[in-house]
Amino acid sequence: MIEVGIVGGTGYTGVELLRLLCRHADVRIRAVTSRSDAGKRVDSIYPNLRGFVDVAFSEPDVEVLAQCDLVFFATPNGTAMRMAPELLDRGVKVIDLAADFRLKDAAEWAQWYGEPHACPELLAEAVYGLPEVNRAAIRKARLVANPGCYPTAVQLGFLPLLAAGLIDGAHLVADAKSGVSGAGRKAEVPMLMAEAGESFKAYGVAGHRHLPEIRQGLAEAAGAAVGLTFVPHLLPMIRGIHATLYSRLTGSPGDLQDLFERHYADEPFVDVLPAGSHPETRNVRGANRCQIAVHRPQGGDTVVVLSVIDNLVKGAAGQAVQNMNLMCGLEETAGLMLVGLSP
Ligand SMILES: NC(=O)C1=CN([C@@H]2O[C@H](COP(=O)(O)OP(=O)(O)OC[C@H]3O[C@@H](n4cnc5c(N)ncnc54)[C@H](OP(=O)(O)O)[C@@H]3O)[C@@H](O)[C@H]2O)C=CC1
Ligand SMILES: CC(=O)N[C@@H](CCC(=O)OP(=O)(O)O)C(=O)O
Repeated sequence: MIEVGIVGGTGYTGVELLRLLCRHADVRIRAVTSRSDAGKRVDSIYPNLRGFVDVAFSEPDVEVLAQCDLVFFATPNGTAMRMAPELLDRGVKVIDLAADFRLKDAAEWAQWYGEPHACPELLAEAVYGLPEVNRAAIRKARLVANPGCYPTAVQLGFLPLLAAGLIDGAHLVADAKSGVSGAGRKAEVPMLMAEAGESFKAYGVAGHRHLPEIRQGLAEAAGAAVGLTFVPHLLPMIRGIHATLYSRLTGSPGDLQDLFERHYADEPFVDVLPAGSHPETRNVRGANRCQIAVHRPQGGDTVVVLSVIDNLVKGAAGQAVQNMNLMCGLEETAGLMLVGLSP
């Protein structure tokens, strides 16, 4: 049995971790933290977990967390980097769902996250937890940086094309849309139903903090720096990300459908849809799955890739459980063979 702790168990990704882990045959949930709800039973805040999770929220105490085999941080950026070093020293594996360990360059991290990194010495060791790229390294890792939600959808869509050297990496465009749960559970006026409902807008056009993360991953796949325009949008729905990705072919590409199908043939959580498909966010709701379709409109030199995920599952908690399975020598798919909800 793997004993796990969750720091930030009242947030949306924290409760999604609880939903997945409480039915995982190899896991015991030992500690779940919340500073504001410490002392309350988890199922008193989330009644959907009644009969499945029998613990109370506690304060985030390193002494308690150090008794776990693995700790998930489902906390705001800048939290895990203050606790992870001590947990790692005490032999605990760490998966951070936030961005503290995603960027390799501490100066770039400080630029985008607005404070100096608290433990830059760990950035080289941290493994970027996108299993479709880094599976072997994740298996050996003690510190995994779980990717952001937009970066998961965007990278999985562009990777086959960049790895095959078929597109102009200097001019990539990612037009991405997220549901409001992407912003977390904290109260914020722009996320009120009366503000976000029946409306649709872009944000972060000048520069979103996922830009350097996506660029870093795509550059690794391309073997050279990439140029990316990334524009996120807020959709009036709760879960889901839809990324529409545009790139320019540099030569004769052959059969793109076949390329994508072969690239992801052995991936349990990436589903390349039949030619001509238009993936929908609702078909991956609740599932640890990315559905992808590749198009070449009018046979021209622009490739359009459509990529959808549930931001809370393949974009956060599900991917974190996938990483935990790999780090702990379990079957990668354990606890994750979830079918999306319909409708
Ligand atoms: N929502 C999403 O779709 C995705 C989110 N992420 C990332 O995952 C992380 C969590 O996101 P999300 O669940 O949406 O966030 P929420 O705002 O919903 O929840 C944050 C949680 O962290 C706890 N917390 C806040 N500050 C601290 C602190 N200083 N120390 C310890 N615990 C703290 C909160 O509880 P309390 O204050 O009571 O302690 C709460 O349980 C974020 O970094 C987010 O960017 C990544 C991918 C997707
Ligand atoms: C809709 C919405 O607000 N989405 C969030 C993405 C949150 C996220 O998952 O990003 P990190 O894990 O990198 O913090 C945003 O754009 O900030």
